[in-house]
Amino acid sequence: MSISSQDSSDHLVVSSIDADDAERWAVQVESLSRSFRGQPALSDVTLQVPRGAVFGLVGLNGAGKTTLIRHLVGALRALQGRVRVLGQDPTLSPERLLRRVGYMAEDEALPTWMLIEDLLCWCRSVYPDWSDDYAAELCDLFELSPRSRLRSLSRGGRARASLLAAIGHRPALLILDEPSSGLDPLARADILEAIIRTTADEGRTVIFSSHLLDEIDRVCDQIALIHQGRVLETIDADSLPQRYEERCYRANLPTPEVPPIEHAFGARRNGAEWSVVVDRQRGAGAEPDSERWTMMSRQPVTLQRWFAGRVQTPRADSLLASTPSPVGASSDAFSGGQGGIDE
Ligand SMILES: Nc1ncnc2c1ncn2[C@@H]1O[C@H](COP(=O)(O)OP(=O)(O)OP(=O)(O)O)[C@@H](O)[C@H]1O
Repeated sequence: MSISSQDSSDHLVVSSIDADDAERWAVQVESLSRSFRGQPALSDVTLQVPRGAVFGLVGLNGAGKTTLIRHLVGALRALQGRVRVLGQDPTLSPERLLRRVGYMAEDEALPTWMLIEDLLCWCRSVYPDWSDDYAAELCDLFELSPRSRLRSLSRGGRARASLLAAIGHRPALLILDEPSSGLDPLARADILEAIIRTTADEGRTVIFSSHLLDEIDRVCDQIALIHQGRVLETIDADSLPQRYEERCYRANLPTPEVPPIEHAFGARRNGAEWSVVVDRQRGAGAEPDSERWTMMSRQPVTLQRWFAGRVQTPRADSLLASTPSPVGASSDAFSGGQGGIDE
């Protein structure tokens, strides 16, 4: 990636970043690190989001997703590393950038004393490309009345208003930080996913952070898994089942050991049976000793299983190995603290 540093006196939108790169990538993050009070929240994060993609960010609570997003919208300055959004450093001339970006924050930041019509008026004044017709359409779709006061709306109603404010100017880049948290399942399926797909179909880019892996699975082209401030992996959603498979083995002899397979992770035990996720590219021929292990099944991995395996601590496998459970007992090695993850 060729992000080069920008002259501090240069406040132009076009930075010294390679013009082709800026055409190709909506977002480029290079070696971004961030700590709060000495505690790392992001460590050496590098990723690129292609223009026109729906890009999912997944990770456990506290993984660093919101901290990354706050760098993208210029709320945090990159102290270590570099960030470019639509070819621009988001902290230089942020008002110009934010006209082209729609952002729905995780925590509702709407001025609740406003009526919906006040909010629309405010958006119109901020976004030169704000479309009253489109906003009226969205109000109908979201069942929002212009005379409703934001304070009087349900949490889901405020989430819809927040989404309305984020998309009414048809931004080149839409960033949604856990937009589903206030929306009921129907609103998620009927409204949110439709908006995400429409945005991408129009060649615009969506970055979407969610704990709802089924939703990520349905809408995202690419997925980055962030864990403890690091990007563990970025993968095309379509290639996940080709790249990884879940294999189940039965232990033929009493053993506390995880099946020894290279390039496998995320071991889970259920009595004498073990399930592991295997990287098919790197561990294609890897099989454990057939005297000791019988393969019971192999199948393409699901997003949920890949995620759970990836965030499982290596310690979990060794803990399992040192505490054999009796036949028939179940022991799930997923000890990553899965708060909020649908599985
Ligand atoms: N302003 C801040 N001051 C201190 N610590 C912070 C601040 N912002 C984030 N952190 C810490 O940074 C880490 C990453 O938090 P972040 O909110 O980015 O995670 P997340 O992946 O968005 O989590 P969640 O899924 O729970 O929203 C956490 O340990 C959090 O406590």
